Amino acid sequence: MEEPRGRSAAADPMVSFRNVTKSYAAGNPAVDNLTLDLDRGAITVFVGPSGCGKTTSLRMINRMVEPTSGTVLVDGKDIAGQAPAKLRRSMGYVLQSAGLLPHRTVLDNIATVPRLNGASKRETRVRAQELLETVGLPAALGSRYPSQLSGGQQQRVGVARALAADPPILLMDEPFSAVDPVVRAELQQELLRLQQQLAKTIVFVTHDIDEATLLGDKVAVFATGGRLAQYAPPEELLRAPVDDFVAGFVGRDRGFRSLSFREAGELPLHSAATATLATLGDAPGGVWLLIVDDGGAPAGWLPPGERSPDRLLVGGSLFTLGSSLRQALDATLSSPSGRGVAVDGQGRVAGLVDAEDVLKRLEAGRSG
Ligand SMILES: Nc1ncnc2c1ncn2[C@@H]1O[C@H](COP(=O)(O)OP(=O)(O)OP(=O)(O)O)[C@@H](O)[C@H]1O
Repeated sequence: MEEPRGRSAAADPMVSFRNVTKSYAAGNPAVDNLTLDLDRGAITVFVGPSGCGKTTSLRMINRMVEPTSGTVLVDGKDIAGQAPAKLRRSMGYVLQSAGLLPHRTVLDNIATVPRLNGASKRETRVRAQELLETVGLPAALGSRYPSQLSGGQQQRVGVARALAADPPILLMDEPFSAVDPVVRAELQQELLRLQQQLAKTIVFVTHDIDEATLLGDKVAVFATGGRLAQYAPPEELLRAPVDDFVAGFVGRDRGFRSLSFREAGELPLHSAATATLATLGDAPGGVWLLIVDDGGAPAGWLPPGERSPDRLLVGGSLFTLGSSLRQALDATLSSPSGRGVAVDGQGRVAGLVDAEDVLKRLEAGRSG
């Protein structure tokens, strides 16, 4: 049975740091006494300002960096006794610059690790073709060289290559930070979609708190000096930062951001005056009228006193029952009538939501 995201068995972590310290030179450690369990099948994000030890921590998982003291366990086993090359092949690794080999085609790049693991050429090419599709790239790109791809396409190939040997763990070090914001948003959504299918244990490094809260089932906030400041699911981080450093890092607008994580299930639903265009003549005149189609889906609003179909006001986002408080607030703010339209799972009008009620819920959440 599939575990819901973020609820993997905490008692059986995939990666554990036990009192891990790394000092490159005498003096300030890059990572200071890190103890942390990373959930199996979940995305854990390491976030924090530049130089706080995120990359160093990530690289201690595949022994690209050796701890000065402490233990790193993968799947319950101390990695200090494991051969680094073999360990690395059991983990996908995606870097900021996709790090593709320039003189090899896209397909050959993707096939690199499976070939090293001894898979046949034919087998790996078939798998590489499948992976191109998995990461949303057309098959025709397979015969191109990396320089003939856009930055976003190169990152997708980087992800495909990391997935090629089907490793249980993916290490991703600022994988999307070199592409423009639009492509970055696409890549983030793509990663979430992929993760729903693949349920890998992903460790993702970023210095962008928005990316961290979007992608992470849990987020580890590192502070300068390689100290772990807080480790929590995103909603908890936004709602209850443990200290001023974390509060400052997650930002002032965190209350609004945290709405995205709050379910709005208990919001009161107000009744709506509705009509179809065919029954418009029988509708009351002095109220905002919500026009619905024959299937009961919202089509637009008519202001009080306006009953001509030409005056239909369309637009405004919808609030799907059971979704977030943020979606409810967006629906109320974008609705021409001032009340947001709530729809059920089939897209039929279920009632109206009121901004006042959303704000009351928000206040209740703060004091609770
Ligand atoms: N190979 C190295 N030799 C010496 N010092 C290093 C080395 N790698 C990293 N450091 C130092 O260790 C500290 C942590 O670096 P690390 O790259 O882990 O931080 P980071 O949080 O990933 O930073 P960024 O977001 O800038 O990538 C920094 O002070 C850095 O200068």
